[in-house]
Amino acid sequence: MPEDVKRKVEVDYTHRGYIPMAASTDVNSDFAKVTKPNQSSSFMMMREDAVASPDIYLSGPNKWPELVGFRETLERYNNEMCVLGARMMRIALRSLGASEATMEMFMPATTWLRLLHYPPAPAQRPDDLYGSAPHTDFGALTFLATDDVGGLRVLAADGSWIDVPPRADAFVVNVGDMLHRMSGGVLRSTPHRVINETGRERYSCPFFFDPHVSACIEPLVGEKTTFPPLNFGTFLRGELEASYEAHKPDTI
Ligand SMILES: O=C(O)CCC(=O)C(=O)O
Ligand SMILES: [Fe+2]
Repeated sequence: MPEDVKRKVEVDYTHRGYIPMAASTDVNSDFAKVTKPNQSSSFMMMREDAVASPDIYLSGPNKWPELVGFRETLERYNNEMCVLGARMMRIALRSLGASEATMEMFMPATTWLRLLHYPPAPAQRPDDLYGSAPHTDFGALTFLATDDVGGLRVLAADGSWIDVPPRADAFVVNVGDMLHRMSGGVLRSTPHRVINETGRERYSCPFFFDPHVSACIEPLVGEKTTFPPLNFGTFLRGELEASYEAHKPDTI
């Protein structure tokens, strides 16, 4: 699809639509000094709300490109992933000894379905030029489907980056920062990054299942002092404003 057609549905403060190449820089990364923007372009679908309500951060309708069957296909995949996300979240919460009522934090959930394209990295790649710079996911659970190109690595406890070989029959499941906090640090939010050094185009499709923006995030059981209560919406706003031009207060 030509760039100018994609730009008709370019991402705005509701974070839905086309995210052009190099539109985000992970300046908040705790794992690397990141100055260069992520070398990817993508399409973002979030929860479908009738309107963008000023009282609910990141609410709004999705933005659809003029492409026959695109919306229907994504909506079908998204519906299935919302069901899977809720099931896995319930299991995670149960494993932490949290009450059933904790699930209310995810009603409705903040969901993000992203279709990502990473072009091949240049042959002379600067050390700090990433497809996706070292980061942790900021929500609760991520379900990542990728093609067979590879390039995803996770940070091991000893500081080395371990390759995550692609598998056609499985999702890579990541714990995000909010589930890390809710679990009191028992479930770790794993740092990861993408460098596409294969010379091939790489495609991936993460689905993020996160709390509602109004949720207060704190350890669900045990000692709470290490992770003071945090409002998910406020946290998200800080992250997105820091990383995306479309979220800077003077752009909105
Ligand atoms: O493309 C990938 O394999 C990872 C993407 C990712 O980490 C993210 O979107 O948060
Ligand atoms: Fe990620």
